[in-house]
Amino acid sequence: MTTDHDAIKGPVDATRTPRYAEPSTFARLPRLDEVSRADVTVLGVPFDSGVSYRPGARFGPGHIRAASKLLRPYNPALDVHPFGAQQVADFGDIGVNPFDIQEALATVDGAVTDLRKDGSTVLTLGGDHTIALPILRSLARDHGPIAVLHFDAHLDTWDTYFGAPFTHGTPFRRASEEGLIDLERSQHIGIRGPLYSKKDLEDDAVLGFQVIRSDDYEVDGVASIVERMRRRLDGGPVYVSVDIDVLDPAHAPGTGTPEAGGMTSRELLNTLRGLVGLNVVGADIVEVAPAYDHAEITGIAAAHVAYELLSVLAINASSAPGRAGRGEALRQAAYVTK
Ligand SMILES: N=C(N)NCCCC(=O)O
Ligand SMILES: [Zn+2]
Ligand SMILES: [Zn+2]
Repeated sequence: MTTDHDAIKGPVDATRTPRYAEPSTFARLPRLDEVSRADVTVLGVPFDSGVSYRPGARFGPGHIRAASKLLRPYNPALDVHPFGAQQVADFGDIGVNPFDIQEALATVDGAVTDLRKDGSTVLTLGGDHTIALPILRSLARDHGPIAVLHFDAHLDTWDTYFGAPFTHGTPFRRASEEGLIDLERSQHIGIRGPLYSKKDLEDDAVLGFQVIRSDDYEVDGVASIVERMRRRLDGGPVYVSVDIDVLDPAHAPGTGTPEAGGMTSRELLNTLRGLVGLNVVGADIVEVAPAYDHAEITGIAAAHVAYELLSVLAINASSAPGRAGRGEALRQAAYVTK
C-alpha cells in the first residue's frame, strides 16, 4: 500500500509530451520498474493458443495500450482520479509458450502470484479467455473460492474442444471443478447467441452461475441489472473477467468469436461503475483481436473498460481501512508527471 508521504507518479503530461511520442504503457502510466511499488499492476498476457475460431488475441495487450493514450486523468462519471488515488503501473507483457498450454498456464499463474506478493491488484490484458483459469488459481490460493463476475457472450463452461480441456471456451468449467469459484455468488452477464445444444445451458446451471442475458438490458435496463449484480456479488472477494465479445460486434468487431445482439459499450461501462464498494481483487479484459478491429473501436472499448475498473479500484482503495486521509486524492490529480 502506498503511504501518505510517497509521491505518486502518474501518466505523462499530454500538454508537455505528445500522446503518441512515448514508449507504450497503458494510459502512458509508468512502468512497474519505474516505481517502488504499485497498488495496481497492469499485466499483458499475449497468449491465444486456446482459441476455437479466429486467432489474434495474442496481439491484444499492445493494441489496448495503443488505444489507451487518449484516456484523461479525471473520471467524471465516478468523480475520481484513478491514477491519483493509487499507484498504477504497467509491468509490460510476460512471454508465454504458444505451443504448450500447460506451461503457459503455469507461467501466467507464476507471474500473477509474483506481482500480487506485495499486495498489488493485477489487471490483466489478454490474450484469449483461457488465461482466466491460471489467474483464478493464483487468487484462490489466497482468498479461497472467489466470486466470478463474467461478462461474455459465451458461457465458457463447456467441457472440451476436440478433446482439449484447456481452451478459451472452458476456463470456468475447469475453475469450478478445481474449487476456485464461489458458485453461489457468481454471475455471467451478456450471454446470447447460438449454442451447441440446450444442454449447454443446463450444464452451466448445474454449476450454479446466475445468468443475466444480453436481452435483459433491453427489458430491465442497466440500473436493475446493477442491483442484481451487487446482490449476487456482495459478501466476499470478486474477480471481474471481461470478454470483449460481450459487446455487440458494432462496438467490438475486433474479436475472435463475435455474436450479434450484444451490449453497447455505454451499457458495459455503466454496469462496471456499479462495482464501487465491492471487494474487487483482480480483473481481466480478454479476446481483443486487433486484426479484425477497425479504427481502434475494440481497442478503445477495452481501454475504457480498464479505466472504469481502475476507477472502481481507486475508490475502493481510498475508503479501505488504513487509507483514511487519501480521500482527497479522489478529487485531485495527486500525482507527479514525467
Ligand atoms: N471465450 C470465447 N470468446 N469464446 C468461446 C467460444 C467457444 C466456441 O467456439 O464455441
Ligand atoms: Zn466470448
Ligand atoms: Zn470468453
